[in-house]
Amino acid sequence: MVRVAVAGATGYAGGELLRLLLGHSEVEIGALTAGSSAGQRLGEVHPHLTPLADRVIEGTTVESLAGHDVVFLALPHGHSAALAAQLPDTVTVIDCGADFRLRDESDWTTFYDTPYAGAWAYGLPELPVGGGRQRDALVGTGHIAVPGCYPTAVSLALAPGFAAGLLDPADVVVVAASGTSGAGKSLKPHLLGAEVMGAMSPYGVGGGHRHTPEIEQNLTAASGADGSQVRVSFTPTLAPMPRGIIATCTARLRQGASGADAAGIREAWAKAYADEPFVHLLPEGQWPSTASVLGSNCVHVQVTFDERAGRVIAVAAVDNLTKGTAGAAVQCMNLALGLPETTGLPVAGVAP
Ligand SMILES: NC(=O)C1=CN([C@@H]2O[C@H](COP(=O)(O)OP(=O)(O)OC[C@H]3O[C@@H](n4cnc5c(N)ncnc54)[C@H](OP(=O)(O)O)[C@@H]3O)[C@@H](O)[C@H]2O)C=CC1
Ligand SMILES: CC(=O)N[C@@H](CCC(=O)OP(=O)(O)O)C(=O)O
Repeated sequence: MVRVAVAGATGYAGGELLRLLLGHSEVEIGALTAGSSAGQRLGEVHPHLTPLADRVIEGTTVESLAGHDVVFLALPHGHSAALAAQLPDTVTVIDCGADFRLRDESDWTTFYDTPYAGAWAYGLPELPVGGGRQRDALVGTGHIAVPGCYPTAVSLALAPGFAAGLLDPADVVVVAASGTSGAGKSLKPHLLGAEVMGAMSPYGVGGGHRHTPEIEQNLTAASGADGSQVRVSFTPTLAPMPRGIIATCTARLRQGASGADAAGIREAWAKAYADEPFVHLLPEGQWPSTASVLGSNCVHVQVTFDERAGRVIAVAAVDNLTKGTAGAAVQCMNLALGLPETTGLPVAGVAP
């Protein structure tokens, strides 16, 4: 059995990790750690995790985390580097935070307010890179950075078009809506209950959202060696629902690209995801909905060509806490340890 610890067990991402790990046949759940809730029973914080209700939360220290095969870090940004540096090399560390996602230090400095920690293997297995998939970089690796939830949805929506050389890297526009759990459990000014209920509102408008460079990094990687740097205009929106992201992404066709018609576009997306267990291109005419991926590790994708506007429109839906964080983290653990990639991961959602 693989012995795992979860740091940040009382948070939304930590809770979802534990829900999935409880159903994982190869895992034994070890230490559960957090910050101010140390000493409480997990059942006081996550009553839905019935089998773990009596487990006591420990403080997050190197001592409490060492001695496990795998440590999941589901802590606020900026906490991972110091902890990871002190853990023995024998521990596989999977970070749900942003600390090790960006390869470009100046992007980090521009979008985050903590010192740059470096870059780990990026945990989006399905991303097409250099003629292969990002999963190749995850097999057997000891340190993995789990993607942000918006970058997962947006990158998987658009990557096939960049991998096939169909899309203009300078003309990409994304508007995505997220459920409120994306912001974590602590109170945030834009998340006051009375304002959030019954309203949708954009935030981080004008190119300032920290997921912008992460999306650009992924789509540039998908474009391959001949592709230019992809630039994205990204606007996130808060939606009055607990979970789910729907990303509506549009891009102009690249001038002179071969296969740049409705049939060629569909073929590129179908080919990209034909063998992916968690990414489903929906039948033509059916559009993704957050409700259909609730609690599942699946991403639903659809693509079409708006001929009048000359733009490709790709839409993806994910559960921000499952494929958007915890499901991806478990998928990465499976790859890192050489277990079947799909072990312990739900492919069916919860409906209605
Ligand atoms: N929510 C989401 O959809 C996504 C989240 N993530 C990432 O996952 C990580 C966790 O996010 P999320 O679960 O939403 O956040 P939450 O705010 O819900 O949870 C944060 C967790 O970290 C613990 N914590 C806070 N401060 C400290 C500290 N100083 N020392 C030790 N533990 C501490 C909290 O413990 P306590 O209860 O004691 O305060 C809690 O367990 C973040 O890095 C986030 O970026 C990634 C993708 C999507
Ligand atoms: C609704 C909401 O506030 N969402 C978060 C993103 C959640 C996520 O994926 O983010 P991490 O990069 O923190 O892992 C945000 O916009 O910052």
